Amino acid sequence: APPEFIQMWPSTPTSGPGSLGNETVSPSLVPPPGTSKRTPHSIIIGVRKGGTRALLEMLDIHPGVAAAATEVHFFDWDENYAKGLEWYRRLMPYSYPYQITIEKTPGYFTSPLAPARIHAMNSSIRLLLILRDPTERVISDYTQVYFNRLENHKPVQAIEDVLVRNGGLNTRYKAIQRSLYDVHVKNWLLHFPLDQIHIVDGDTLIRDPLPELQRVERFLELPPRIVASNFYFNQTKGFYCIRSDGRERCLHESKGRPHPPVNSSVLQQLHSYFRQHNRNFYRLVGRTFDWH
Ligand SMILES: Nc1ncnc2c1ncn2[C@@H]1O[C@H](COP(=O)(O)OS(=O)(=O)O)[C@@H](OP(=O)(O)O)[C@H]1O
Repeated sequence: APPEFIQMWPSTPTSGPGSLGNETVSPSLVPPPGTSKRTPHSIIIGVRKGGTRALLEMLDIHPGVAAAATEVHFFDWDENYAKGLEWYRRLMPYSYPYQITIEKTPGYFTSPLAPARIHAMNSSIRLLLILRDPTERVISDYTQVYFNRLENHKPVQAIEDVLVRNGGLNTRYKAIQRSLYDVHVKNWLLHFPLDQIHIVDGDTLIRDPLPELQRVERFLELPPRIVASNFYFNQTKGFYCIRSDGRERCLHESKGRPHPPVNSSVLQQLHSYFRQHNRNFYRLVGRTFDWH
C-alpha cells in the first residue's frame, strides 16, 4: 500500500454531509401522482463488501430505476421474512410504471434460505451479483468490522490474529467463508438459471464504472442512459463519484476505506486457499475473473 494509506491506518471515521450510503431513509410524505410501491424487479444479492452500494447508486442515475433507500434484509432475516411480502413491498420506493424497482441486501448471497424465498416471490426476477477478488473482500470485510467495533467502543483484533489460528489459515473465520463464491453460488443455481444472474466485476467497477453499468443496463433491458459524464474521479477519495441531475456526490466515508497491510505469507495462504474455489466458481458461471 502507498505510504499515505498506511499512515491513515488506523483512523477514526467521521461522517460528512452530502455523503451517500449511510443507509438512512428520507421519507417522501406525499407520493408523486401515478407512482406506487412495487416489489423489486431486480435485486443486488451481494456480495458483502463487493461494491453493492456503489452499484445501486450508479444504477440509480438511470431514469428507469427506482432504488430502495435501505438494506431491507427481508429474505435473509427470519424475523423480517415472517412479517410478510406486504411489509417488504411497503419498504420499496415509489416508482412510475415505466421504472423498475431495485433493492440491495449484500447478505442475501451467503444466506442459505434467500434463493428459495426470492424464487417464491418472483421466479423470473433478475439478480445482480457484484464480486471482487475474494482476498480483497476478506480484508475489506475485516476492515468494516474493525471500524464498527471501534465506533461501538468494543475491543478490536489485529488482522493477522483473526486470519491465523495455530500457525495456519483460520478457514472458519466468517469473512473467509463469505469469500467462497463457488459454495454460495451453487445454492442460487439450484433455484435460478445462470442467465437470470448477472455478475458485475467489482474490481472493474472501481477502476472504470461505465462499461460495467452499460452491461447491467443491457441485462435489465433498460434503454442506455448512463454515460461517461455521470462519473468523475475524485482524487481525494481515490474513487469515482457520481454526477447526475446537476449534483455531484461521492459514496459515504465508510466506502473505500484504506485497508490494513497484511503479512505477505498470510496473503499467499489466502490466495492458495481460494485458488481451487475460484476455479470451481469460474466453471459454475462459465466465466473467469482476474482474481489471485
Ligand atoms: N465509487 C466507489 N466509491 C467508494 N467505494 C466503492 C466505489 N466503487 C466500489 N467501491 C467499493 O465498495 C466497497 C464496499 O462494498 P459494499 O457497498 O458492497 O459494502 S457493504 O457490504 O454494503 O458494507 C468498498 O470497499 P472498501 O474499499 O473495502 O471500503 C469499495 O472498494
